[in-house]
Amino acid sequence: MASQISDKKRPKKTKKRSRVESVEFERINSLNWNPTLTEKDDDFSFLIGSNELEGGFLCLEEIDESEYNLGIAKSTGGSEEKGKTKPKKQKVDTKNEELNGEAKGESKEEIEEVGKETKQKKKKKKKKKKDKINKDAVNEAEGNEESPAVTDGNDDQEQDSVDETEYYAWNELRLHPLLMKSIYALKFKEPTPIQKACIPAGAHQGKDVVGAAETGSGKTLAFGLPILQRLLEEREKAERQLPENGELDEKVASAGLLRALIITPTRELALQVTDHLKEAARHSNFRVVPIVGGMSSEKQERLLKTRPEIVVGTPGRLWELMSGGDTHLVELHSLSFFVLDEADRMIENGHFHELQSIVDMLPMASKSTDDDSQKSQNCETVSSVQRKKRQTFVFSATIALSADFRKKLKRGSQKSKANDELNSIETLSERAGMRADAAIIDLTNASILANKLEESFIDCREEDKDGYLYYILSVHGQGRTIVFCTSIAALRHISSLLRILGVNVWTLHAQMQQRARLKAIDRFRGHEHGILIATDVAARGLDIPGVRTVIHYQLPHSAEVYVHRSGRTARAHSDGCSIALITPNDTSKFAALCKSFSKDNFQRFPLEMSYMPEVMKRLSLARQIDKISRKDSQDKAKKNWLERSAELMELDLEDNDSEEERVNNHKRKKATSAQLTNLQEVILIMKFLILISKKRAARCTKLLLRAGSRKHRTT
Ligand SMILES: Nc1ncnc2c1ncn2[C@@H]1O[C@H](COP(=O)(O)OP(=O)(O)OP(=O)(O)O)[C@@H](O)[C@H]1O
Repeated sequence: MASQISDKKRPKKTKKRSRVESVEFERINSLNWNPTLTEKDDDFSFLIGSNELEGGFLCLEEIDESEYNLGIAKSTGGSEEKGKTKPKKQKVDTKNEELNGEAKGESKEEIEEVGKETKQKKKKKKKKKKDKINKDAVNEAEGNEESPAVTDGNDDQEQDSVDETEYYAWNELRLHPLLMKSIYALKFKEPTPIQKACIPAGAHQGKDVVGAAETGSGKTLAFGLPILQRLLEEREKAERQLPENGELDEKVASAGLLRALIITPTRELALQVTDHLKEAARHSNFRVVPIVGGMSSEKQERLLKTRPEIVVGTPGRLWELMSGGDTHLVELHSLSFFVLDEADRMIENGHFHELQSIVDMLPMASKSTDDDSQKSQNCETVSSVQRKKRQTFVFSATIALSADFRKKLKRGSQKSKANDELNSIETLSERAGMRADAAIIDLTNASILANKLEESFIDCREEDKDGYLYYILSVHGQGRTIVFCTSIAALRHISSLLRILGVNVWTLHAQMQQRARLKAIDRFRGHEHGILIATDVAARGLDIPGVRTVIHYQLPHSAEVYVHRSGRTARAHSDGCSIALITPNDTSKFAALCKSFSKDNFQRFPLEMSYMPEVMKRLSLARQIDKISRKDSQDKAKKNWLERSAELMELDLEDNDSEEERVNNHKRKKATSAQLTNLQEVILIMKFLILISKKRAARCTKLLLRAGSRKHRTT
């Protein structure tokens, strides 16, 4: 569908061929991994930085939970006039456009600095698409109550003109003008195919939806927009039905019942979905709150006291608060939308039981009588619209529903199979009250991986892997890059080597504290050329714009994880490249991978081999430094352990070393430290001498992309 739409926008065939070629050339050139630096630029300067983010060592206070805090919504009555269906030019608010996580974690000064730049650019009327951080972002970073989680819709001072006709592809979806206002601000010119398919079913037909589409295809708004659309319609309907004395209007607007519960498998994803929905809801006054583990329960309870309409959470913390009797979360009679995002992941270890308990708390259609709902004091002001049947949305990139279940949903059979005959997603969907006429929208058959993803591999020996990784990061590593490992040990190994080599990397793995994980993501998101070394904790759902390269340092254990990892790049309408490092040990795994996608179009990643000797030399030095540092820290750890154990047992440690031994030890230490300094100096000098010409290396990348675009043209 997307291709049909974009076809309309393509230049007419009558245009000269040279124009088409230059567009293609521009596309290739616009990719971040093409060199924009001149040769006199320092190849590595942007990569040098601190190692402050090594997992788990980050100060707890560094993550500001107020980033996710919310002010209580100001009631505007939501009575903004509906727009006319005919497109016309009008001014809309873009002040808050593209507000994303980039501002988080930055200092106020940094944010204000960027804010100034943005204003200057606006003055010059450059319509470049780039990340903007603005005044609201400052508020959010400071945790002000006026944070843009909800706005009063009066922020019209700074306006850019928006040509509505550019957004004509949204017309048929008949979204509320307040939602369209957010879409203009986000500059989403057209709905993605999954949005196009899900919005009519979810928003206008009130159906349950099972949605599956490739990674990065816009699934969050595919369920988010229907929820917001229906909430807005309900609110307007309720307002029309109420007497016009003003008081009741306010009650309806601030009735504060839980209307939508969205469950995601990971904390990061919950926060990301929250941000995304906040952006879509920014003109509608609905409150969206994340409830996730790893943050203070008390703070989250306080957030729930603001009675948000939409809660996005992970099963563990949600269940903890629900079973603890949190009043907002247990008043589920008012729930109109229940969403399972990344449903397949949900059923993996550790989530299923809590999720099942939550699902079992949902009132079933037969139980949710008026009597039940009247038990709640909060229901007094709620119109009957809020007791309508709940809609269930189940979304995933790789959903696998049995043919039987699909048939059953299609047939509308009320007869349920024994639960143990159903696979778990089906069990959950059924238990959650998925209705028989659910719309099944499965766009995964055509391609599970993004269309614009170029998949490539490098054949290498195990011992050369680090060298190739370093080569890719330093020569081709423009734009953001994520390097995936299957083990934390490998992650630590390569992050340590790369840091010695002056490459600034952030790490993300399951053993890190939640705050450190979020901080790493924020920092990575905030750096145009950031490098994140991650385990599969980051494989799913992580949505960071501008990730141009995904490197599989170690192949994942399943094709599904490969799909999710690679899906971190080529998101929405962007290009991206995935590179798998394949050693002889990986060949059978790799063959299976190729087979499962019936893909023989994995391309060999083009390398400029003449640079490898230099790369390997530096790597060998880095390995020596790493070895010495490790030995040093192991010795220190051993000594500390001995001292601690002696202290515990109240023993005195005897210093048996003779004077001569002590002197020798001291000399050894001094020599080691001098050796380390020397090696580090050599590595620094080599950094400036290394003759890696980005231009030549980039030619290789161009070849890969050209081959890729030829492939797209022929398919
Ligand atoms: N209509 C649109 N046009 C352009 N970009 C969009 C559109 N809808 C969503 N996006 C952007 O696309 C990116 C991916 O969206 P989203 O995270 O919802 O994908 P997803 O399908 O849930 O991915 P995953 O399966 O990996 O979680 C986001 O950055 C989002 O802002």
